[in-house]
Amino acid sequence: MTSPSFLTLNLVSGLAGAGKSSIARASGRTSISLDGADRAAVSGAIAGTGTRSEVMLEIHPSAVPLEVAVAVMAAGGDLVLHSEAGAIRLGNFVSVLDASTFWRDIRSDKLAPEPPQPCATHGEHDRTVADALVQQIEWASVVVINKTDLSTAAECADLRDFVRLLNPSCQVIFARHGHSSVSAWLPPRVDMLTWLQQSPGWIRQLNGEGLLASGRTGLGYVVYRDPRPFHPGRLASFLSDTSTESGEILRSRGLFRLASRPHVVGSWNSAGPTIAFEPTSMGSHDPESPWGQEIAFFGRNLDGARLTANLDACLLDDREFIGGPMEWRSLTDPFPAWDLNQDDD
Ligand SMILES: Nc1nc2c(ncn2[C@@H]2O[C@H](COP(=O)(O)OP(=O)(O)OP(=O)(O)O)[C@@H](O)[C@H]2O)c(=O)[nH]1
Repeated sequence: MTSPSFLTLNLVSGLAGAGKSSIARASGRTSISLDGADRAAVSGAIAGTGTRSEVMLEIHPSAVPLEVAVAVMAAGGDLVLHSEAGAIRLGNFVSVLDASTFWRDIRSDKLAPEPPQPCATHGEHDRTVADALVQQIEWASVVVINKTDLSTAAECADLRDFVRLLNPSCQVIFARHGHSSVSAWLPPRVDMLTWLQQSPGWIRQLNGEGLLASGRTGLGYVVYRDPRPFHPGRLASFLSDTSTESGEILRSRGLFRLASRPHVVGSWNSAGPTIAFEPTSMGSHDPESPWGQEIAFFGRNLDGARLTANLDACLLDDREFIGGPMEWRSLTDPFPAWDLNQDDD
């Protein structure tokens, strides 16, 4: 009996010029660029891998690593037909960060580069550079902080601490021109997809894991919970206030409810200066669905008491709350309408 052979695909993400190719070269791995995130793009990219047992798939800066991984698994059947490897397996999810530009990029509201070809998983292109960066960190098993020669040791350590805040489970490696001074990547996990889905710091904070944050450079987190819904007008004023009295929020993620849309559980998602609200598919009365707010904030010099007080002021007060959902619906709501029938299209 012959032992099964595998083609291991490491998914590599990073903004343009972060050092993805340098890392492939330094580690002696073949690198293939993946222009889309759909099954056809994945099958096409892998068709030429020949007898190699491991390659690095460079995903587009605007693609979400986890979505690409799902496409890779879906394309797995086709790939077995095209490649000489016996089966496809996911390797590490590697995110490459440019230490010299990271803090500028995470604070940017610029759009990430347009994907070169439209495909289902990209949808309408509205991903910002900051959003791309946080997704790349949160869905990584290995984060390589590259171009350390262009930053001070303190800046590199600060970036490492921020990465650990957003993704406490990943392996963090420092590199120059893709060459790491420390260890090699840890071997990929067998249950990589399941494991990654529990990795992001915001999921772990909301699950109550209470992870310790580094206080050295002021990086930290605040978890906000309250069973009451937000008043839409007061929440909009809070979001438009650019003062940093309660610290600098660099990332926030969670679930929330607007009083004017009482039966929809909303997704709260901010990266750098940009925030996006979307409806979730969670049922209003599901035991898993929060009644009000469950949001994890990550940033620098966060003043938990002040941030909590500011958010409390956005909730319905006692008099408004007693009015009930019929009255709440008539509150002026400045946020864009949600398409609640997306899945029915
Ligand atoms: N100073 C410095 N330059 C680096 C380092 N790593 C890569 N570079 C340079 O940065 C540029 C981009 O590096 P690549 O490895 O091609 O980056 P990439 O992410 O593959 O770039 P794209 O494929 O264009 O997205 C090249 O000119 C590299 O020589 C590093 O650690 N330090």
